[in-house]
Amino acid sequence: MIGVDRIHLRTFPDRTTLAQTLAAEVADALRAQVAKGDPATLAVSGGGTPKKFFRELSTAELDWEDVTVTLVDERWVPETDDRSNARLVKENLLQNEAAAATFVPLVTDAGSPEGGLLEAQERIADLSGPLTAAILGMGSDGHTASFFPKGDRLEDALDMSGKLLVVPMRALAAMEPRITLTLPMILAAKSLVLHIEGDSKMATLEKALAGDDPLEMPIRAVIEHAPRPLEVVWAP
Ligand SMILES: O=C(O)[C@H](O)[C@@H](O)[C@H](O)[C@H](O)COP(=O)(O)O
Repeated sequence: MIGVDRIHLRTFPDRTTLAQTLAAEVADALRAQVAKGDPATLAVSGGGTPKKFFRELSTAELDWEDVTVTLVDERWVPETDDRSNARLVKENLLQNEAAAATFVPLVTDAGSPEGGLLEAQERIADLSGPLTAAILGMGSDGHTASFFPKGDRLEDALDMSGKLLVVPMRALAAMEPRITLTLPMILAAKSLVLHIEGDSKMATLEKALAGDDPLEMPIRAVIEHAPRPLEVVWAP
Protein backbone atom coordinates (compact mmCIF):
# COMPACT_ATOMS: atom_id res chain seq x y z
CA MET A 1 0.00 0.00 0.00
CA ILE A 2 1.27 3.49 -0.80
CA GLY A 3 0.73 6.08 1.88
CA VAL A 4 -1.71 8.80 0.90
CA ASP A 5 0.96 11.21 2.17
CA ARG A 6 2.86 10.35 -1.01
CA ILE A 7 0.43 12.45 -3.01
CA HIS A 8 -0.85 16.00 -2.65
CA LEU A 9 -4.35 15.92 -4.14
CA ARG A 10 -6.20 19.09 -5.14
CA THR A 11 -9.76 18.71 -6.39
CA PHE A 12 -11.55 21.32 -8.48
CA PRO A 13 -15.28 21.94 -8.94
CA ASP A 14 -15.06 21.59 -12.72
CA ARG A 15 -12.60 20.91 -15.56
CA THR A 16 -12.48 24.54 -16.73
CA THR A 17 -11.44 25.80 -13.32
CA LEU A 18 -8.79 23.06 -13.15
CA ALA A 19 -7.47 23.94 -16.62
CA GLN A 20 -7.29 27.65 -15.79
CA THR A 21 -5.52 27.04 -12.48
CA LEU A 22 -3.03 24.52 -13.89
CA ALA A 23 -2.28 26.79 -16.86
CA ALA A 24 -1.64 29.74 -14.54
CA GLU A 25 0.69 27.65 -12.35
CA VAL A 26 2.66 26.26 -15.30
CA ALA A 27 2.92 29.76 -16.80
CA ASP A 28 4.28 31.06 -13.49
CA ALA A 29 6.88 28.27 -13.38
CA LEU A 30 7.99 29.02 -16.95
CA ARG A 31 8.13 32.79 -16.29
CA ALA A 32 10.27 32.24 -13.17
CA GLN A 33 12.70 30.03 -15.11
CA VAL A 34 12.97 32.53 -17.98
CA ALA A 35 13.50 35.35 -15.49
CA LYS A 36 16.54 33.47 -14.12
CA GLY A 37 17.94 33.32 -17.63
CA ASP A 38 17.87 29.50 -17.57
CA PRO A 39 16.35 27.29 -20.27
CA ALA A 40 12.62 26.90 -19.62
CA THR A 41 11.29 23.54 -20.75
CA LEU A 42 7.83 22.01 -20.52
CA ALA A 43 7.00 18.35 -21.23
CA VAL A 44 3.34 17.50 -21.70
CA SER A 45 1.36 14.30 -22.15
CA GLY A 46 -1.10 13.49 -24.89
CA GLY A 47 -4.51 11.89 -24.79
CA GLY A 48 -7.86 13.57 -24.29
CA THR A 49 -7.49 15.10 -20.84
CA PRO A 50 -5.06 17.96 -21.43
CA LYS A 51 -6.80 19.73 -24.37
CA LYS A 52 -8.58 22.36 -22.22
CA PHE A 53 -5.40 22.93 -20.22
CA PHE A 54 -3.40 23.38 -23.45
CA ARG A 55 -5.83 25.97 -24.78
CA GLU A 56 -5.76 27.92 -21.54
CA LEU A 57 -1.94 27.83 -21.38
CA SER A 58 -1.63 28.90 -25.03
CA THR A 59 -2.95 32.37 -24.11
CA ALA A 60 -0.55 32.96 -21.19
CA GLU A 61 1.54 36.08 -21.61
CA LEU A 62 5.21 35.16 -21.14
CA ASP A 63 8.43 35.08 -23.17
CA TRP A 64 7.45 31.97 -25.08
CA GLU A 65 10.39 32.48 -27.45
CA ASP A 66 12.55 31.44 -24.47
CA VAL A 67 10.49 28.29 -23.83
CA THR A 68 10.94 24.81 -25.28
CA VAL A 69 7.97 22.45 -25.31
CA THR A 70 8.39 18.71 -25.72
CA LEU A 71 6.41 15.53 -25.01
CA VAL A 72 6.38 13.12 -22.09
CA ASP A 73 5.69 10.41 -24.62
CA GLU A 74 4.60 9.92 -28.19
CA ARG A 75 2.96 7.43 -30.46
CA TRP A 76 5.34 6.54 -33.31
CA VAL A 77 3.12 7.98 -36.03
CA PRO A 78 3.51 10.93 -38.43
CA GLU A 79 2.24 14.31 -37.26
CA THR A 80 -0.52 14.02 -39.86
CA ASP A 81 -1.99 11.11 -37.89
CA ASP A 82 -4.94 11.79 -35.56
CA ARG A 83 -3.11 9.80 -32.88
CA SER A 84 -0.05 12.07 -32.92
CA ASN A 85 0.64 13.88 -29.64
CA ALA A 86 2.81 16.35 -31.56
CA ARG A 87 -0.25 17.18 -33.66
CA LEU A 88 -2.39 17.55 -30.52
CA VAL A 89 0.15 19.93 -28.97
CA LYS A 90 0.62 21.96 -32.16
CA GLU A 91 -3.14 22.33 -32.65
CA ASN A 92 -4.01 23.16 -29.05
CA LEU A 93 -0.99 24.45 -27.13
CA LEU A 94 1.35 25.99 -29.71
CA GLN A 95 -1.23 28.55 -30.74
CA ASN A 96 -1.84 32.18 -29.72
CA GLU A 97 0.97 33.48 -27.43
CA ALA A 98 2.52 30.01 -27.14
CA ALA A 99 3.03 29.75 -30.90
CA ALA A 100 6.39 31.45 -30.31
CA ALA A 101 7.72 28.51 -28.29
CA THR A 102 10.21 26.00 -29.69
CA PHE A 103 8.80 22.50 -30.08
CA VAL A 104 10.99 19.39 -29.81
CA PRO A 105 9.18 16.31 -31.15
CA LEU A 106 10.13 12.78 -30.11
CA VAL A 107 9.38 11.11 -33.44
CA THR A 108 12.27 11.09 -35.92
CA ASP A 109 12.50 10.04 -39.57
CA ALA A 110 13.34 6.49 -38.47
CA GLY A 111 10.73 3.83 -39.16
CA SER A 112 10.54 2.73 -35.53
CA PRO A 113 11.18 4.14 -32.04
CA GLU A 114 14.05 1.69 -31.70
CA GLY A 115 15.60 3.12 -34.86
CA GLY A 116 14.97 6.69 -33.73
CA LEU A 117 16.14 6.20 -30.15
CA LEU A 118 19.61 7.73 -30.46
CA GLU A 119 18.33 10.89 -32.15
CA ALA A 120 15.45 11.23 -29.69
CA GLN A 121 17.90 10.77 -26.80
CA GLU A 122 20.11 13.54 -28.24
CA ARG A 123 17.14 15.89 -28.61
CA ILE A 124 16.18 15.44 -24.96
CA ALA A 125 19.81 15.66 -23.79
CA ASP A 126 20.07 18.99 -25.65
CA LEU A 127 17.32 20.42 -23.43
CA SER A 128 20.24 20.85 -21.05
CA GLY A 129 19.08 20.08 -17.59
CA PRO A 130 15.93 19.15 -15.75
CA LEU A 131 12.52 20.01 -17.13
CA THR A 132 10.97 23.14 -15.67
CA ALA A 133 7.59 21.40 -15.63
CA ALA A 134 6.17 18.03 -16.65
CA ILE A 135 2.47 17.22 -16.82
CA LEU A 136 1.43 13.56 -16.65
CA GLY A 137 -1.82 11.90 -17.52
CA MET A 138 -2.94 8.44 -16.42
CA GLY A 139 -4.79 5.68 -18.20
CA SER A 140 -7.53 3.64 -16.53
CA ASP A 141 -5.03 0.77 -16.27
CA GLY A 142 -2.67 2.92 -14.21
CA HIS A 143 -0.20 3.62 -17.01
CA THR A 144 1.38 7.04 -17.27
CA ALA A 145 3.62 8.40 -19.99
CA SER A 146 4.06 5.26 -22.07
CA PHE A 147 4.79 3.13 -19.01
CA PHE A 148 2.30 0.46 -19.93
CA PRO A 149 1.79 -2.71 -17.88
CA LYS A 150 3.62 -5.55 -19.71
CA GLY A 151 5.42 -3.01 -21.88
CA ASP A 152 8.49 -4.58 -23.51
CA ARG A 153 10.88 -1.95 -22.05
CA LEU A 154 8.92 -1.11 -18.90
CA GLU A 155 11.70 -2.13 -16.50
CA ASP A 156 14.25 -0.03 -18.42
CA ALA A 157 11.83 2.91 -18.41
CA LEU A 158 11.35 2.66 -14.62
CA ASP A 159 15.03 2.03 -13.82
CA MET A 160 16.01 4.79 -11.43
CA SER A 161 19.71 3.96 -11.87
CA GLY A 162 19.37 4.08 -15.64
CA LYS A 163 21.14 6.67 -17.76
CA LEU A 164 18.58 6.66 -20.57
CA LEU A 165 16.41 9.75 -21.01
CA VAL A 166 13.99 8.09 -23.44
CA VAL A 167 13.10 4.49 -24.27
CA PRO A 168 10.97 2.83 -26.93
CA MET A 169 7.92 0.97 -25.68
CA ARG A 170 5.66 -1.66 -27.20
CA ALA A 171 2.65 -3.00 -25.32
CA LEU A 172 -0.66 -4.63 -26.15
CA ALA A 173 -2.48 -1.75 -24.45
CA ALA A 174 -0.62 0.84 -26.54
CA MET A 175 -2.16 1.01 -29.99
CA GLU A 176 1.14 2.00 -31.65
CA PRO A 177 4.83 1.62 -30.92
CA ARG A 178 5.73 4.37 -28.44
CA ILE A 179 8.68 6.40 -27.26
CA THR A 180 8.67 7.81 -23.74
CA LEU A 181 10.74 9.86 -21.36
CA THR A 182 12.12 7.61 -18.63
CA LEU A 183 11.11 7.77 -14.98
CA PRO A 184 14.36 9.49 -13.87
CA MET A 185 13.93 12.14 -16.58
CA ILE A 186 10.34 12.78 -15.53
CA LEU A 187 11.04 12.82 -11.78
CA ALA A 188 13.87 15.32 -12.23
CA ALA A 189 11.32 17.92 -13.35
CA LYS A 190 11.24 20.92 -11.02
CA SER A 191 7.45 20.84 -11.14
CA LEU A 192 5.61 17.56 -11.73
CA VAL A 193 1.83 17.31 -11.85
CA LEU A 194 -0.51 14.39 -12.53
CA HIS A 195 -3.64 15.72 -14.25
CA ILE A 196 -6.65 13.39 -14.14
CA GLU A 197 -10.37 13.91 -14.59
CA GLY A 198 -13.51 11.90 -13.88
CA ASP A 199 -14.59 9.35 -11.29
CA SER A 200 -13.05 6.43 -13.17
CA LYS A 201 -9.55 7.94 -13.04
CA MET A 202 -9.99 8.73 -9.34
CA ALA A 203 -10.90 5.08 -8.78
CA THR A 204 -7.76 4.07 -10.69
CA LEU A 205 -5.64 6.35 -8.49
CA GLU A 206 -7.22 4.88 -5.33
CA LYS A 207 -6.50 1.37 -6.63
CA ALA A 208 -2.89 2.36 -7.33
CA LEU A 209 -2.49 3.70 -3.78
CA ALA A 210 -3.99 0.50 -2.35
CA GLY A 211 -1.30 -1.69 -3.94
CA ASP A 212 2.45 -1.60 -4.48
CA ASP A 213 3.49 -3.42 -7.66
CA PRO A 214 4.70 -0.76 -10.13
CA LEU A 215 4.74 -3.28 -12.97
CA GLU A 216 1.01 -3.86 -12.45
CA MET A 217 0.23 -0.10 -12.25
CA PRO A 218 3.23 1.97 -13.37
CA ILE A 219 1.82 5.20 -11.90
CA ARG A 220 2.93 3.63 -8.61
CA ALA A 221 6.58 4.00 -9.64
CA VAL A 222 6.07 7.75 -10.12
CA ILE A 223 4.37 8.09 -6.74
CA GLU A 224 6.93 5.92 -4.93
CA HIS A 225 10.07 7.54 -6.39
CA ALA A 226 8.92 11.15 -6.61
CA PRO A 227 11.28 13.31 -4.53
CA ARG A 228 8.25 14.93 -2.86
CA PRO A 229 4.56 14.10 -2.63
CA LEU A 230 3.21 13.88 -6.19
CA GLU A 231 0.99 16.85 -7.08
CA VAL A 232 -2.33 15.51 -8.34
CA VAL A 233 -5.05 17.74 -9.77
CA TRP A 234 -8.53 16.30 -10.36
CA ALA A 235 -11.96 17.46 -11.44
CA PRO A 236 -15.12 15.36 -11.75
O1 LIG B 1 0.23 9.45 -25.24
C1 LIG B 1 -0.60 9.30 -24.34
O2 LIG B 1 -1.70 8.75 -24.50
C2 LIG B 1 -0.35 9.86 -22.97
O3 LIG B 1 0.80 10.37 -22.76
C3 LIG B 1 -0.87 8.89 -21.95
O4 LIG B 1 -0.01 8.58 -20.90
C4 LIG B 1 -2.12 9.56 -21.43
O5 LIG B 1 -1.75 10.60 -20.53
C5 LIG B 1 -3.02 8.58 -20.76
O6 LIG B 1 -3.24 7.51 -21.66
C6 LIG B 1 -4.35 9.24 -20.40
O7 LIG B 1 -5.00 9.57 -21.59
P1 LIG B 1 -6.45 10.30 -21.55
O8 LIG B 1 -6.19 11.68 -21.04
O9 LIG B 1 -6.89 10.30 -22.99
O10 LIG B 1 -7.31 9.49 -20.64
